[in-house]
Amino acid sequence: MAMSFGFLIEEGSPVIWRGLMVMQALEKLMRQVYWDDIDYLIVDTPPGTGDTHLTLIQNLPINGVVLVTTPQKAALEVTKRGAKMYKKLNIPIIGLVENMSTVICPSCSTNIKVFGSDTEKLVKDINIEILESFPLNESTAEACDKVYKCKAAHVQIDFSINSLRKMSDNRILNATKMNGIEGKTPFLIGVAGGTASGKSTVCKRIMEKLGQVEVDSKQRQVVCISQDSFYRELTPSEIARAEKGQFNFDHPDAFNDTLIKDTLTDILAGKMVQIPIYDYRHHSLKKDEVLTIYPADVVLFEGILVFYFPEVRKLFHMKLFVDTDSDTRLARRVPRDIIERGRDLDQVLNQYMNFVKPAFEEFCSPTKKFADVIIPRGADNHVAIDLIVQHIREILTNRPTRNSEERALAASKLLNASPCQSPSKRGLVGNDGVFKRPH
Ligand SMILES: Nc1ncnc2c1ncn2[C@@H]1O[C@H](COP(=O)(O)OP(=O)(O)O)[C@@H](O)[C@H]1O
Ligand SMILES: O=c1ccn([C@@H]2O[C@H](COP(=O)(O)O)[C@@H](O)[C@H]2O)c(=O)[nH]1
Repeated sequence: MAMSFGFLIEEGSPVIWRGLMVMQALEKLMRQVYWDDIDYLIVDTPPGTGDTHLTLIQNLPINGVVLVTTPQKAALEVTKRGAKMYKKLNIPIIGLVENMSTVICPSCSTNIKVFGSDTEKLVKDINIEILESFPLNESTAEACDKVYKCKAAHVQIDFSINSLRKMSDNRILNATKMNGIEGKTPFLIGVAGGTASGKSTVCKRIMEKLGQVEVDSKQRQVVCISQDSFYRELTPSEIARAEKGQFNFDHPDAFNDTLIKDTLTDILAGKMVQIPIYDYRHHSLKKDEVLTIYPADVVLFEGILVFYFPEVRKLFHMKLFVDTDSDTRLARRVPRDIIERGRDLDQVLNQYMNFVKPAFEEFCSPTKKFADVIIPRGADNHVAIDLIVQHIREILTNRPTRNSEERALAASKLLNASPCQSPSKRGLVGNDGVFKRPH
């Protein structure tokens, strides 16, 4: 498949765009083209180190970059600058393709180096290899000029397939690394807060803004898991008490914290996991039903006591606390429990006064101090959510360079920063749709 903005404009008409429009066009090409189930996505970029390259790096999981240059000094200079930029941003360079390396004399077949041999010096300097060298060839030039839409494409495809074959021997294309990041170790975000504070809604908004809701569960870059899946099995007498609203579901003992720790540890190891599904109406885990969580880049784990257990708490790379006032939470919980969880009003209020409120004060509220970022008003706090989404996008491109403390610091800096960002940053926030993970 091939797609270009050139296909969408009238033949011969110029494209007169400012940088921001180029970036919008790129967004459309990345997210609004039906790419089907492709093995490789090759993006042909302009030379240099401009907004186009940065937009791509910030928005796509990139296995690696192929540099293409002619051997002229000016072209090599631009290529060198590009190579340095990719290295700085941790994008692996697969290698370099040299075009017009030589000219073959049609009468005596002598191979003439018209532009010198500085390409070899460049690849040595930046420590990469030359993947292919193509002579300036009459038939290629002719194909490009005359029948570029079919024959040149044919030449290009031959070249690409040969190079891809070579590259597939190359460990960069086979690696799980994206933008130089180990793709299978997710960034784990804990989301705590009182009952009905809006934890699930905040996670949902984050997923929506990252375009993850519509994505098939196997392909999601960001997934969300609820701590409620880890309520422990109750004994028959505990179930009887629960049915009368007399069981304390807000106490840490109600959870299987060992299973939480083991599951999150497996997730961090890049494994696929299966988690139980909780049935609030029957206060029990659904029999013979589990939810499969496929490896993702970012995992959100939300629940009232996700920061309570020290062994679990230390697994998070970033901790968010949704801080919504108690009256609002109670006003939300009452209809939710009656409509969605099959309770009656008395039961909800008794449970709230006897267990939910005291347990919140004793076990949940004190964990706010562990949070890196506190989100007042939950999902209504669009600024905080946009900043978190922006931070997650940065994580997707910058993971290897940061440890957990630096990330937390970056997150809090981000939330203290002015929401006014550079146009390119502003363009990133709120963009729907994220590319499929190629592994
Ligand atoms: N900002 C909000 N405005 C109005 N209703 C909300 C808001 N956030 C959450 N809710 C509603 O409150 C209830 C509890 O929200 P939820 O996100 O499930 O909280 P939690 O996951 O913290 O228990 C849900 O019915 C949800 O639709
Ligand atoms: O069987 C159950 C299990 C849990 N609860 C209540 O649920 C909340 C936690 O879920 P949130 O979505 O964070 O509100 C907790 O306060 C428990 O009291 C329940 O009532 N019955």
